[in-house]
Amino acid sequence: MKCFCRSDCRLWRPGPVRTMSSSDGPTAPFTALAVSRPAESVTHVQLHRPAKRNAMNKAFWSEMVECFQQISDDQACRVVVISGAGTMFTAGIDLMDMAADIVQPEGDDTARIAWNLRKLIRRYQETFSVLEKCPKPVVVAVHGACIGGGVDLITACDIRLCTQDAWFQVKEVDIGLAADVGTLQRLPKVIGSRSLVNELALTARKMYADEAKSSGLVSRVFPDQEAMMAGALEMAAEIVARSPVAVQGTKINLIYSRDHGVAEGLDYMATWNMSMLQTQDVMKSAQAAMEKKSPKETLFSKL
Ligand SMILES: CCC/C=C/C=C/C(=O)SCCNC(=O)CCNC(=O)[C@H](O)C(C)(C)COP(=O)(O)OP(=O)(O)OC[C@H]1O[C@@H](n2cnc3c(N)ncnc32)[C@H](O)[C@@H]1OP(=O)(O)O
Repeated sequence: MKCFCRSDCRLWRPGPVRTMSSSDGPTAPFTALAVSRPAESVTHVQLHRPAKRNAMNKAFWSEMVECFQQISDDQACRVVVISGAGTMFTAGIDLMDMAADIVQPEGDDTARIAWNLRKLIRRYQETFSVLEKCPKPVVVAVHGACIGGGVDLITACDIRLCTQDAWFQVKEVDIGLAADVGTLQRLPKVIGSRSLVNELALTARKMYADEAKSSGLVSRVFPDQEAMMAGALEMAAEIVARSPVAVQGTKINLIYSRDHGVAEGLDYMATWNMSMLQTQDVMKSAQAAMEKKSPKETLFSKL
């Protein structure tokens, strides 16, 4: 199977799910995810149930949280790439594995059932909120279908790429649900047109790659998966080359500004940088720029 980046890399290739040593990133024995380190400081998290079209089963919902909590604390990781194994990105929630939780929630009476259901939904929401809480940028690479929970997932990522054959579907209304794990909150902040968001969420119509690009859901469309993964890793290398203090501060402040007014955002930024401007990375980066060196030639301490 082809490698999507440098010849000396250790990129994941389709095969059995691997667990990694601590220097390679998250270590849990994941069953729904495959985690690898394809290049220095890059963690690749792959949705890995190809025979089930990467449908999001119970294991998936908790493994994502565990995986991204580990990545957040992993100084050897500066950027994450997410992709899907097999013929598509994901078929969304696993309708077989998850049905009991949603359709027959536990509890002795209405209040207790409702209470338990609320806790459950909050827990499922965390599965994608961890992507935003992770200070390392998350690039998601979508090929084929991205259905239901897949849209919840990608809207919590920082950069979205797709292949020409990709399509996106806010499918929840088709299965009698109002999407409840992020799409309705984040998609309107990703796509400029409120009307388009409403149309997609209310009709569950498929949106194909060209419209995803023109509407701003993705920033780049690649001819195929191989080109997309090479592009994702190139982009990851650009991010890795920059100061982690600058990169992580940028992600955190971009998300803060999305959720707050300009004045509050500026205030938060000033408070942020009153510490972070004191980093040695500013002097190192400025010196490299003066010497017309590429950021790739500058070494930054781990963060
Ligand atoms: C509180 C939590 C909130 C979260 C909410 C999230 C909601 C959602 O995600 S709504 C969307 C739910 N998903 C769907 O409705 C998609 C259903 N699947 C399909 O339409 C097709 O399978 C698909 C177009 C994705 C792929 O078609 P293809 O012909 O390529 O494959 P199939 O032969 O249909 O499927 C292959 C095997 O995968 C299993 N599978 C596919 N999707 C799911 C799924 N969502 N859940 C469980 N299993 C799925 C399918 O049963 C086949 O398995 P097997 O028969 O054992 O080979």
